[in-house]
Amino acid sequence: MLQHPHLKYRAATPIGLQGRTWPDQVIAKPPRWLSTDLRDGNQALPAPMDAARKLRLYEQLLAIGFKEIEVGFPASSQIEFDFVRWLIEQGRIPDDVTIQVMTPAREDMIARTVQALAGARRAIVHVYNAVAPVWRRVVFGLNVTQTMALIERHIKLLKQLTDAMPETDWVLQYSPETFSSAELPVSLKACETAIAAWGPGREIILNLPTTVENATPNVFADQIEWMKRALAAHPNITLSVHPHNDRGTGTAAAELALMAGAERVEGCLFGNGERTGNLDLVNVALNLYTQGVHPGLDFSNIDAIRATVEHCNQLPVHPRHPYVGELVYTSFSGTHQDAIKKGFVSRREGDVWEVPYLPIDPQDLGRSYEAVIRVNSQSGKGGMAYLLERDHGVVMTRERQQTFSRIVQRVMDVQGGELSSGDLLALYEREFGVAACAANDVAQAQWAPQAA
Ligand SMILES: CC(=O)SCCNC(=O)CCNC(=O)[C@H](O)C(C)(C)COP(=O)(O)OP(=O)(O)OC[C@H]1O[C@@H](n2cnc3c(N)ncnc32)[C@H](O)[C@@H]1OP(=O)(O)O
Ligand SMILES: CC(C)C(=O)C(=O)O
Repeated sequence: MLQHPHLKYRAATPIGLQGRTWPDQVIAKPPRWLSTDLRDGNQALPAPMDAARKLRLYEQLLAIGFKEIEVGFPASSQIEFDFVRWLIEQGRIPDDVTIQVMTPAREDMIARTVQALAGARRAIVHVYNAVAPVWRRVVFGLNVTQTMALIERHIKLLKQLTDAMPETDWVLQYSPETFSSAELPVSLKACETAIAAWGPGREIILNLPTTVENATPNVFADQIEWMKRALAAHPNITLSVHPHNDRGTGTAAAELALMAGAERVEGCLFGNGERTGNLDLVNVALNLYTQGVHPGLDFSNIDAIRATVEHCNQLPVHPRHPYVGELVYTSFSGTHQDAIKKGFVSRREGDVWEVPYLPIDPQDLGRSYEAVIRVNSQSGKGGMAYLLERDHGVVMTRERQQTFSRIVQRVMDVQGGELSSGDLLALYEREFGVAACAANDVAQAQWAPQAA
């Protein structure tokens, strides 16, 4: 690493928004959700989904309750084109669900995209082009005026093509790509150009991405509030955000953006997507839920959803991933276990959820309490007592708990790893029931764990 990174990397410029209101806002209702698992998620996979995997994930998204789903990039490949055709021709789009597809601002691709959507009841066509300085200079070789001309020409073409197909209710989504690293007046001009070319008064979603996250989330919130104010005079606009997670702050960026006035968020289940991923929609939805706001999405069986996503993406979900990871409701450490045990004991039917160290009731997501406490060398008496009582009906005095805890500690110090609840019972019986041996001898004993 460099001793002087400022010679190579530039800090993001703060917005300095005057009178910002977002810090005092509370998110009291869910946004409109757009799943881009089948597009942005898919384009980032080592092995993009075949039709069968796409269909399985699409059905899972419907079952969760998504009403807007970006189903692909039909001009990119035959699989993508055919998938969209198949959904439409086979009547697989419920009446309350709208599909969205993406196209770059290229004439041939816009035409092919519209062709893919023929016969849809309602469709969102998502047009994007980059507007940030580096992309203008390095990727497109266009100045700002030429960039605006590119937007105008392609959206007018889209309007012309879709006007000829009035049986579909067409919505334009325009994304000034790399919004987060573009000058705000340029992004605004790009959005206003898109609005004018599409036709004022027609439904349009302006989707503002942190294509590559490059600043702390408060900067993004300022950018969103700035745009919200600047676009206030335009009717029929939905302000949407599309965070990525390069700095690990995609969720924070989305939440602050909602506080700043965004009405819709795009992302993927469990944060799949380009590089470090798209915004994790499950994370934002369940964060809302733990604040007492129903997200309008159903994750009652989160493990089954994870299995589907892992199958379709052919990528694992990390054991520590928020809300869904295998270990996120498990505590090994003694003082945490003690507090959780006391939390469960003190709970009464109908109480507000207040179990220490558990921000959500695992049962609400279809998880059991089975794995909440697991024992290793970091555990204490409270956790062991909890497992023996819950699984085997063994109730210990406080003194017995202290003695047994020391025994377990010694075994774990010698053996390492973890003791299952069955192992714990066998050890307990050996010590106190079957053939008790002195606590001090245990470290030397050849303790053989039973199979879990
Ligand atoms: C931020 C995002 O996620 S945007 C979505 C990106 N998704 C994908 O790229 C997945 C699907 N993509 C594809 O299948 C292909 O890239 C295609 C079919 C779109 C294009 O393929 P190709 O014609 O071979 O071009 P290629 O992939 O090399 O892309 C680069 C070209 O696209 C241009 N381009 C990039 N973005 C855009 C855009 N939004 N609008 C118009 N042109 C664009 C580049 O300037 C470059 O043009 P040049 O060749 O004249 O220099
Ligand atoms: C919204 C589109 C252009 C996108 O995928 C991105 O910017 O990350």
